[in-house]
Formats: sequence, C-alpha cells, structure tokens
Amino acid sequence: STAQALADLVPAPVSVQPTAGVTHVLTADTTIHVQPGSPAARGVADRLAEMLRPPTGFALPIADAPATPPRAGITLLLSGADSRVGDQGYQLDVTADTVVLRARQPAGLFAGVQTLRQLLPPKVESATAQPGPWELPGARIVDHPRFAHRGAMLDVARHFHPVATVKRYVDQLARYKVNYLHLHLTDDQGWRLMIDSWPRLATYGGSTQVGGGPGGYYTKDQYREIVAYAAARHITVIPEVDMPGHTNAALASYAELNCSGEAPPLRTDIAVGYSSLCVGKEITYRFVDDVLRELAELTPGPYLHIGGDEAQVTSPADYQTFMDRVLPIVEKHGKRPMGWHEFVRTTTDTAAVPQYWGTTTSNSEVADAARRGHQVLMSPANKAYLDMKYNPSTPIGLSWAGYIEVRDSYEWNPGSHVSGVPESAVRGVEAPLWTETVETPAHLDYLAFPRLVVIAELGWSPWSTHDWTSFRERLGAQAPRWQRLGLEFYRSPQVPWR
Ligand SMILES: CC1=[NH+][C@H]2[C@@H](O1)O[C@H](CO)[C@@H](O)[C@@H]2O
Repeated sequence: STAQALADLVPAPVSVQPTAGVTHVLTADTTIHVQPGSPAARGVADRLAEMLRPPTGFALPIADAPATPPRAGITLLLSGADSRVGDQGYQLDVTADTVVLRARQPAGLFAGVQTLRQLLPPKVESATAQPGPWELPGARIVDHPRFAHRGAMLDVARHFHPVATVKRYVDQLARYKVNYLHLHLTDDQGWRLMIDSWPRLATYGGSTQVGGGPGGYYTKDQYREIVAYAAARHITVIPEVDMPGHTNAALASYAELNCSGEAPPLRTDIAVGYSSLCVGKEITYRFVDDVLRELAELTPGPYLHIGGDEAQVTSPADYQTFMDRVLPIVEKHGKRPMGWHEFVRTTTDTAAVPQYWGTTTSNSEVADAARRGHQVLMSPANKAYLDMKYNPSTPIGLSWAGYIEVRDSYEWNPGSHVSGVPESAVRGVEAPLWTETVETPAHLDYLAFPRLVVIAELGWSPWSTHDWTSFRERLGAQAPRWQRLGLEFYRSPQVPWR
C-alpha cells in the first residue's frame, strides 16, 4: 500500500504523520510550482522533473509558484517550513490535491525530493515510461538531519575511476541525503588530478594503478565537471592530497622532491607506510603550495583534506615540522584543513577537522582534540570502512579492520562511539571506500550497498529511531529500487530483501 512507503523511508525521518485514507495521484496534468526568484530552488525543481518525467511519461512543466496558497500539483517553497527543519531539513505535506515541500534552504528542498522519490513505487526508478497509477500517501513529514556532515569517500588513487563512475556514485549518494563526497585523489600508486605547475604528477604519476593497469587522471575540466555535478545534488566535494606519507606517485614523478634526489619507481602493490615527502627541503613547501593553490581554485567547498595518515617513515619531529608549514598553506588558500585523525596532534587550530579511522572506542588524541573544541568526523574502520569484506567468503575487499556484515555497520552510535567525544563534538560520519580491490562499478556497488545506506541512516536519523529489527525491514524494502537501478548490491542474509 502507499502508506507502507511511509514506514519504509531510509533514512528514517524525524516525524511522519500519515493522513489515513488520503492519496495524492500524479497525473499528466500535474505541474511543478517552484518558489520564484531562487535559481537554486529552480534547480531542485529541475532535478525533480528529471526524476519523474522518464518513468511517468508526464510533461510535468515547471512554473513559478503563485503567491496564493499552493495550487493543485507539486509546490516547492522556501518559506513556511516548521522552524525545526534548520538549513538541511524540510517539511512535506501530501494531500489529495497538493504536494507541498517547504524548506528554509534549497538543500532542504533537495532532501525532501529524495523522500518524495521513496514515497512513489519502485517503478519510479525506471528509465522508461511505466503504467500508473502514481500514488503518494497523504502525510505530513517534518525532517532534519542529526549530523550536519554525512559523507562518502571514494579512493580514485589505488584504482582510477572515470568521471562517469563518480557521477553514478553521486546519484546514489544523493538518494540517501549524503551531502559530502571526499575524493582520495593521490596516493602511492597514483596521482589523479592534473596540476599545471607540476604536470608529471598526473601524466607520469597517474600512469598506472594497483595491479599495473593504465591508471588515469582527471583533467581540471573533468574535476570541475564532478564538482558541478555533485553541487547540483547538494553534495560538497572534499578533495584529498595525502601527505607527507602515501606520496610515492609524486616522489616517482619528480626526483627533486626526494631527500636522496632520486625518484623511486612507480608502485602497483598495496603496501603502506614506506613513503614521505622530504621535510627538510624547501622545494617540498613550494610543491605543497602550488598543489594546494591549484586545488583550492578548483574547490568551491570549504575543506581541503591533507591526509596525514601512516607517515611511518616520517619522524615525529619531522611530521610536526611538516604540519606546522603545511596547515597554514591550507588556510592561506582560504580553506579549512581536514585530515586522518593523527594529524590533529600537531595543531591547536580548532578549525582543523580530524577524521577518526581507528578501530577502538578510546583514542586520547581524538578525545584531547574534542576537549580543545575540534569537531570530529567519524569513520571508524571496523564500522564504516566500505572496503572491508562482509565475511571471509566476500570475493573482494580487505579485512585488516575485521569483517563488517550489515548489522556490524549499523550497531554503533556516532554520538558516543569514542570516549571523551560527546555528540556536540561530532561533525558527522563518513563511509570511506578504499579501492585496492575495487576495479569496476559492480565492485563499488557490491561493497557500498547496503552499508553506505547504513552509514547515511546513522548520519541523518534521530538516535531514537535506531533499532536493527525495524531498520533491516526498511533496508530490505530498498531492494526493488536497487534492482531497477541495476545496482549490484550484496544480498546479505541478515536482511529480509523484498
Ligand atoms: C586512513 C587509512 N589509511 C590506510 C587505512 O586507512 O586503510 C585503508 C584500507 O582499508 C588504506 O587504503 C589506507 O591507505
């Protein structure tokens, strides 16, 4: 029944009040009315129309919303929403004659459109016209996220993934109200973005990948295309240039970057912890400044991620020296630094965001940072790493942080996971997908679905809705949609797939 759709929503909304016996039917006459004078709101109307026109075959024209109360059809407004919705939430009212989506910001309207999508039957995911009826259950939904930051990371360095694959992932992230995409652009095995002042980083440093394949890299225009595509879906890109470790591709590309003056060979294995920029050489900081300047120019979002993980051949003193030089460069280029959590020991600038990737529930560096006022991004490797195998027979993925079945990725509370890091010090969550073993979109689907959706729920929904017995039912109800989308998801035995 259409009312069942209200119970199946993922992420679970804050409040859902069904209106018994009321159904709204979209027809060939349905018009999408949108708040006048807001190009961003109009953009959301465009996304909504793009979503609904193919499966319904309806024209769904877009018109300015009249000043008077909403007419028949769908209306998107940037006024009148329940004050609880904040900057990212929305209020959705479905009656027999009208579907009214209200928010205070366009991002909220976009989030509401994803809910609207799930209130329609799974055939809405078809690329070709399907028979009706196109029914929506009568209801009032008031919704807003628990955490402001709900992210996904894609490692395009170990295996290069072309623009089309990244866009396809962005489409999937948007469905579940994810609002940040962290791109791990550089590592030992590859440099994936053209930097004009150091062109060999991409042309040579991007010429291979794990396993020895051809690798690849994004031109600046391709990177701009990814950023724009994500922005149109209210997803902010956070680019990562990992340093001082995980830098073999850069060191192999320019001999002068090496303390020895000699360039090491390109690497196609998956070892970590053997590379470091040369902290004692001035050219290192010109390199970092050039790279971060060009990267900042391409990045409208407020963050640059400087990695900082596993700098095992950088002495602690050199690591401190390096960060003392590099963090101000990030700020100089107008951005806030983010990094894997170990970097936070080097700075007291609370604008810096530590990304927790540990496997324990206590970490003194992160607890100290939280106490100092840093906001922590939660990516515990034994809960949120999508590259971990589900179980010993999973054909791809790693297992250093343990096996993560679907329920394992669900059974933790980001707001209290690390002792000494209260909910008020948690920015949100991110699900990293490292790609040592991920070569194709099907590999990506298999590891990301369903656990990406689990992390998206943990980032958005109130803790009061946290209950595996009900969540597994809602997760199972997503299967018909994923099948129509051609998503090669993992059919976990823990989930009652519809
Ligand atoms: C922050 C971090 N550094 C390591 C670690 O996570 O594990 C990943 C694989 O799970 C690996 O690819 C990455 O280089």
